[in-house]
Formats: sequence, structure tokens, C-alpha cells
Amino acid sequence: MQDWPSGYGKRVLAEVDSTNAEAARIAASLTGPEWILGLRQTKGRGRRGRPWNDPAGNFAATLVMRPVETPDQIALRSFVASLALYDAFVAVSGRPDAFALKWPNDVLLNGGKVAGILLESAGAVGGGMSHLSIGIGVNLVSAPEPENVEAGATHPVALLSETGAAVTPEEFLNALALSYDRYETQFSTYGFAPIREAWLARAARLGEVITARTSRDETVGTFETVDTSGNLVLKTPQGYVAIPAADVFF
Ligand SMILES: O=C(O)CCCC[C@@H]1SC[C@@H]2NC(=O)N[C@@H]21
Repeated sequence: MQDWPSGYGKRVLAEVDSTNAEAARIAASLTGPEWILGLRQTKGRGRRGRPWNDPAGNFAATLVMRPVETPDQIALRSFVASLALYDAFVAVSGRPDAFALKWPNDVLLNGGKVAGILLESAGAVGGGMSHLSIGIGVNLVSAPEPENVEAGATHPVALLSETGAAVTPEEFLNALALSYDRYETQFSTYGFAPIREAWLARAARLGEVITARTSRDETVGTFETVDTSGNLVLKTPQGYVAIPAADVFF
């Protein structure tokens, strides 16, 4: 069986500040997409400027690439990466029913957050995008204490304690790189439609009332779908609302 997808580079770093920061440093010299795995991360970053702590044994990696599509298309790789993460979890644990996807791109295990994704990009001189970094953090062996996460946020869990699966970061990277390559091929060949369908089939709380919060406002409504642009669509008493970016609370 293939254990690494062709066309992808790999760097394994014993210690790094943040694999996303490293991705930005090497982006200009890339000759193809590259995975960067940090076995220790000292300054990991999460969504919305939050820190991301990485005890040894957890997974911290970034896929950095130089895509050529429009920024809107490029951002849809958040869904490509979520699906790849879901499949990697199933490959290492054999437990498809235990996992679900939380919009925009968290992975839940038995209802708790086991993984998060941070997309970062930079523009090129003269327009367009110079690189996209897809940073992925997975609680393989330990999860932060609940008091260290934002009030009301999904409680964190670890793969090991929830499933008994003891997986090293290197093993997880191999599973993830293979599943990412499969979904990337699907995305570049057929576009967002099949990715969206597959994502919705694994979505947490579809059809239920949820809350989407931004720094400016809060929308409560029934989670109807994710639209063809990747927006969260909530049905509210005022009508349908499409939300491009927010934190979701159950
Ligand atoms: O807030 C989230 O849910 C996203 C967390 C993303 C963390 C990962 S760990 C690897 C990569 N490097 C970083 O500094 N952050 C991402």
C-alpha cells in the first residue's frame, strides 16, 4: 500500500515556534505542496488569535501550497482539509460513527473537539495569492483542561482516551497526507459540489438550532445547510441567513 502521496514534500522538525509560521518562511522557495510536521510547537496559534498549546505526542502540522485559483475557491480547501482529517481519524481508529465535522472546520469525537484547522494565506505582489497554509492541530494523546477553553466552547477531547488508539504524529501525518491527496484530487477535478455533499453527510447538528457568533453579533437559528460558497446557512424567524465566518456554539 502507498504510504506517502506522490508530489508532496515532507519536513519533520523536532521543534518549531509554529508550523504555520514556518510555512510562511519557506513559502517563497516551494516547488510543490509540502507538509511540515512539528514534533514540538512552542508558539502554536489557533483561530481568531487564540494560542494553541501542543504537548509532546499531539499532532501539529501545516500543509503549505501555492494555489492558483481565486481566493474564494482557495478558501474552500478548509472543507477539503476537514474531510481529509475525518478520513485520517477513521483510518487510524476504525470508528467512523464516533467522528463528526463542526462548521467551519473542527473535528468532533464523541461530541468533543479533537482537532482544529487554521487557514492562513498571504497575497502576492501584483495581486493573487502567494501561498496558503492549512495548519492542523490534533489532540492525539492529551486535550487542554476544559477551564482553559473559552466559556461555552465545545469541550476538548483526546483520541487516545476516547478510543484507545495510540497513534504517533508521524503515523497520523501519513494517514492525513494520503486522505488529503484524495480529496484534493476530487476538488481540483470536480469542484466544490462533491466536497460539500461529503462534508454535509458528516456534519454535526445539521437540522438543529445552533448559535453563530462573531465579534460583532450573534445569530441563532436552525442549521439548514452549507451553501455552494461554504457559508453556514441558518434559518431564523427573520429568514435565511448566510454566514461566511463565525464561531459556532451548540
Ligand atoms: O483554533 C483552532 O481550532 C485551530 C487550531 C490550529 C492549530 C494548528 S497546530 C499546527 C498549525 N500551526 C499553528 O500554529 N497552528 C496550527
